[in-house]
Amino acid sequence: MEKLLIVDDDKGIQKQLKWSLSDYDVVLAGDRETALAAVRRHEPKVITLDLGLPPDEANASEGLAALQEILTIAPHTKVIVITGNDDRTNALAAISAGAYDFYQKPIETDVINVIVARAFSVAAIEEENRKMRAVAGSDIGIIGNSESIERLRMMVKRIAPTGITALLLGESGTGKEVTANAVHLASDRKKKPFIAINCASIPETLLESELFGFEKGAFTGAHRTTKGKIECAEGGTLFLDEIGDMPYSLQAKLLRFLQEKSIERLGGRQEILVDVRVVCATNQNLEQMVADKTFREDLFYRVSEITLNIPPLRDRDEDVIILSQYFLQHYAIEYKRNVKSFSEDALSAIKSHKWPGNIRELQNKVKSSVIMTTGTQVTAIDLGFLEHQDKSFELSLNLRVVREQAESIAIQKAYALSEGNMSKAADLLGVTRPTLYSLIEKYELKINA
Ligand SMILES: Nc1ncnc2c1ncn2[C@@H]1O[C@H](COP(=O)(O)OP(=O)(O)OP(=O)(O)O)[C@@H](O)[C@H]1O
Repeated sequence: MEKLLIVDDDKGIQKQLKWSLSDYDVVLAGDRETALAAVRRHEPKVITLDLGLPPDEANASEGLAALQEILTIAPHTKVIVITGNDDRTNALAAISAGAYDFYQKPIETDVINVIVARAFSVAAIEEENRKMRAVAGSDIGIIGNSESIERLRMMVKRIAPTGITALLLGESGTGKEVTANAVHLASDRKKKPFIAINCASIPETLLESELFGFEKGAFTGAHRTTKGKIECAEGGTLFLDEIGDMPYSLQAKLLRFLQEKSIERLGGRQEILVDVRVVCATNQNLEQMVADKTFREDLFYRVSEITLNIPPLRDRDEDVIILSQYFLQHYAIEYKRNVKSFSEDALSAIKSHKWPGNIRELQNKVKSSVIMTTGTQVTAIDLGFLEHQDKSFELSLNLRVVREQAESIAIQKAYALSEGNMSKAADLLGVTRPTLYSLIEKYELKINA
């Protein structure tokens, strides 16, 4: 039941309103102070407020003061001001002070119910919109509302226009590339390319040509002159992921590029001027690598003009729900599924799960659940939180029951993992497609097969 605060000093009216608005969990207050305490304690989304409160029952000064204070501590609350039937002036003063609506006595049950219900639904829509705006995280794509992510977003926005070389530190899957891209999007380079290259995933021998490009005939197989990633990022941003894996032999060349803003293609003699902003990332201890002489000190200082730490997901619980909601919307659009939200049990399972630092586990779970669910809501089972299965599964000693339930879970899991592809799911389960269909029918699984 929704909490509704009724502020009125007249016990008779309190009673009448409470009775009329019996669909709500009503909290009563008779004066400004009690009303404010109730707002803090119960956080009602809707309040009815009589303007004639003690000690100024005959006028509206106390009611208007209460309105102002309520909106200061809870600005999104919908306050419906209740006035005497000839008190339009104060009603309008209350509206211009931020009240949502006004209602003139006498109380009519039908009418007040319509007004209050509409206030709750406007409050819910506005809340949803606020959440969506937070999910959109911003124009720069870093989702999250934890303090550390807010700080990261703020730093990204500050450094983006400066051209300073940032070093992003964080475990795998914590959002280093997302952050590098945010630096790009928040800069005036955003209309030019953002190019990411993972120094660890490209063999040492290829990395140089990949970055700097090559001239025709530079080596066997160099049939035509080819631009490297640096040139391709002209005007934009180059993200060098796993910079700690940059071979020592290439580090001097990279440093020259960073200092001189010019490059030479492999086999080339000509200096090519480039205008590229560089963002680097690593999860290695570069300072230790400098001490061990596996990373050049001059390069280290050049790439780490500013360092941004990206905290692992396990240290920012507040972001888990908002990221889940973001992924749900994202994959619902990508896979054209009419999935709108998480069920209550899904939300509590997400909240209580121990997430690792890497965001990908959360992302994959939400992705497969969006594909998996048959309704508009993702449930805990869709997310693969099997402990939310029917309790009889844990308790049953009947082997047939145990086997059937295990089979039905395995089918749902395979279906999720294969992203709804029945042939793949059948392969994973080691059965034929017709067998899979008959098992789905047998267990009455809600799968869009
Ligand atoms: N703050 C965030 N907002 C939205 N999506 C995020 C965020 N952080 C991470 N992700 C998502 O999580 C996944 C991993 O993020 P990303 O690739 O940026 O991490 P990474 O630290 O660069 O990983 P790796 O070290 O493995 O390269 C991506 O799919 C990304 O979209």
